[in-house]
Amino acid sequence: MAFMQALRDRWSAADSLVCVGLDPEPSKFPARFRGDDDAVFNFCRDIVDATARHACAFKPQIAHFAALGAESALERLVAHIHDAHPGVPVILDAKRGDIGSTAQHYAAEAFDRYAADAVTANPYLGRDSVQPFLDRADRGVVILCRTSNPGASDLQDLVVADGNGAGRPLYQHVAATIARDWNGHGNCALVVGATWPDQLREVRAIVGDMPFLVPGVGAQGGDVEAVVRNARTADGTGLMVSSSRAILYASPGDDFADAAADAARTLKEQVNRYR
Ligand SMILES: O=C(O)c1cc(=O)[nH]c(=O)n1[C@@H]1O[C@H](COP(=O)(O)O)[C@@H](O)[C@H]1O
Repeated sequence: MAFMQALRDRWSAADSLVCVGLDPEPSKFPARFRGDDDAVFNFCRDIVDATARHACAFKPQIAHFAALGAESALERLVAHIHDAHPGVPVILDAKRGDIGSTAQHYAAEAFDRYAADAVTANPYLGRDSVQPFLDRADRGVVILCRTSNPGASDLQDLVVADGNGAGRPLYQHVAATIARDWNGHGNCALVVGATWPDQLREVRAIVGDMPFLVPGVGAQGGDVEAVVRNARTADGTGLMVSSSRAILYASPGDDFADAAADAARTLKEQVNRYR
């Protein structure tokens, strides 16, 4: 099933707008994983199985696997999600962007090697760099718009001409361009950080019902109420509110999976309070 339809179905079936981020850091794993040669897979699988009922999506972050040489764990983890939790889409967080001939390989990596339903992409190189992802109409392309980090304003806020003799910040231009020109297959979503509630409201006004991936709640301190009030769509959906560390490492002990499930459920309930 196409990513956008799967996401809409999952929002409704799980009554959840929470995306569980999978950012494995072995130094934060509970003691029971010490000496386990397959700790990255086993830890992430336990988290997935504990949190799936509260998740509208899972988002593995590729550098957290690749830096450990754990690409095989990532492949098996995505396969496990598809097998054990069908209907929960997987967004590979890779933030790819390169000239078209290379981007084709990034698209094959995300969608064919890892079997992700969607991938994050960086628009800085322009449309042709994202085209190989856009062409996969059944997969989602989640494009950076206004990122959650403190340096987001360094470039994303620079005022650029909007073509009508006026100016607006680059992130608004990115949002408008993607909504108008890049979304022919209806498979685009935007990354807008939870740490920027005003910008969430502005971008929502520009792009209509396009889904947002919203990282930055939990460890980065974003305000859930402000996120939901400013960025939900008219039907009370439109968001993948993503949290990684606050769910994964909710407890350092043997109860880590139950603690992760509690953290995901609590975030789901918080989000649902303001939908
Ligand atoms: O694309 C992303 O997922 C992303 C975009 C962004 O603007 N900010 C951001 O934090 N992320 C990712 O979201 C996750 C946030 O992790 P926590 O802060 O632990 O919830 C990390 O994997 C980041 O790489």
